[in-house]
Amino acid sequence: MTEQDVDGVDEALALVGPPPAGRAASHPPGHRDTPWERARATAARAGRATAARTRRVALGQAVGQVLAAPLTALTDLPPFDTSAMDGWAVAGPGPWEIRAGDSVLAGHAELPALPDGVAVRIATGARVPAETTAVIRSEHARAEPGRAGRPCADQGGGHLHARREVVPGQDIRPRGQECRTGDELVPAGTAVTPAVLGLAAAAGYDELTVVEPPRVEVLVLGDELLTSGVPHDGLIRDALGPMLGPWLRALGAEVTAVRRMGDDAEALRRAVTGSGADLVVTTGGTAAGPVDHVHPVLRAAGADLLVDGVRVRPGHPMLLARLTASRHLVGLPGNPLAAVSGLLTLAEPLLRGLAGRRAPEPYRAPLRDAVQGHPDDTRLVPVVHRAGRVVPLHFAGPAMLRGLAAADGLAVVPPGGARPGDEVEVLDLPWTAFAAAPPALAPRPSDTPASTARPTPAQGRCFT
Ligand SMILES: Nc1nc2c(c(=O)[nH]1)N[C@H]1C(S)=C(S)[C@@H](COP(=O)(O)OP(=O)(O)OC[C@H]3O[C@@H](n4cnc5c(N)ncnc54)[C@H](O)[C@@H]3O)O[C@H]1N2
Ligand code: MOO
Repeated sequence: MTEQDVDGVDEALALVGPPPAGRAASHPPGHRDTPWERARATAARAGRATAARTRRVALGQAVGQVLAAPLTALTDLPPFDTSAMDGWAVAGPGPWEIRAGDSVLAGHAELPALPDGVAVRIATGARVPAETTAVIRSEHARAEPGRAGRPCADQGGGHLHARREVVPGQDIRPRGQECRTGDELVPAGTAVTPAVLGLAAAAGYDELTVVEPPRVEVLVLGDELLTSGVPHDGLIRDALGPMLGPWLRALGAEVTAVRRMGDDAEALRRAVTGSGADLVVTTGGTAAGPVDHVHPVLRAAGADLLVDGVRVRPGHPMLLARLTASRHLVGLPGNPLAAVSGLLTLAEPLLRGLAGRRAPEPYRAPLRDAVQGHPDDTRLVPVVHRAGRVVPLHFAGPAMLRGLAAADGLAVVPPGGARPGDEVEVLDLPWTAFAAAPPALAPRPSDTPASTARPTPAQGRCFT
């Protein structure tokens, strides 16, 4: 690192030398140094191609999991014509004769059809009697007592007068307004949020079919790693063990173990081949140093290298291997920010596929400051969102976590770099709230009533 290079940029931009002798020859051509976008697509495809395990769980247990099947309505919603307001159900033109004693409450059995010229008291959420023309809110009606001595008009007959024009259908939520039985409410791959739970309950579900979270085992390699205390005598703290477990969980994985392995090729081979996890994540040992055992172990295990090196900085030695038809291994480089780069480039799309989750809509944001680029490789740079732009952070070298710890996401800087104002893709960190409105919730043109259409109370612009 140069004296000026406190951010680690020189190191992040370092060009790769020729591949170490003997390694390139052992892999088929075309696998090495995959472009960043293609590496992500390969990982996502590998995840999707692996059959997911599913299970049925009670609604209360489903939050945070992923729907294995579309949520289709088991009922019309509302299931019956419903009053949207407390007031009066009326039939035909007014004034209406108030039917003594009758009043319709939510949850009660259906009343007989309302004869023309009659009004009955009705509560919000109550089933509207057949032949009802409209519901009039209490504050928009005047009840005239029928006989002297009766305290309340609605208890003793009398007549109801509307204080304003009554539009047929007003304040009635028609059966099926939100959905019909069998309509798809949300697709498979949707994460079960509290809102999805509420919708599922409303639509008649007691249980949901969800994808079992993929099981992930983390193997932290390196004899130089301490698990406690301050670095000393050439030893450093393991920064990845504490970080990867919760990060992988945030990506929807069930982390079965985080094991510290040292630099022992045979122990690594046994751990990799003996693991029952859907995904083994290793850290360190991906390069070609004397104790970098990941490649030789994968060769010995007969693994198929789907991605072996990615044109991204930091993290270019990252790899993805298929161990068996249903088990994969992601090799993260040892430098901590390089490991995060590998996590987002390979592990995140793979896990998304394994967990049956849909890909988030990619989004771009303008850069506030210029970012120096690598001539050939993509760069992932920690950024924060500020006033609609993203600001690159300092201390973003491959071995540094200081920038990342303050970041909202990683900006994807194309080869050659980016200037202030250039729009770059941003990968949110799992704990960052959406900075941009999720496009899936933005209204589509077909959702918006045409400006020429006259809204009526029962359709179009609906406030009830
Ligand atoms: N001759 C070359 N050497 C290296 C190249 C290269 O292209 N040619 N690439 C460099 C890059 S870039 C990276 S990244 C690393 C990747 O190396 P490994 O994956 O083999 O990782 P290690 O050598 O085991 O460790 C690298 C570095 O990271 C520290 N480390 C490892 N694990 C942890 C941990 N759990 N917590 C904190 N720090 C960790 C380790 O002590 C090393 O300092 O290779 C370069 N070399
Ligand atoms: O710089 Mo390395 O790129 O740490 O992966």
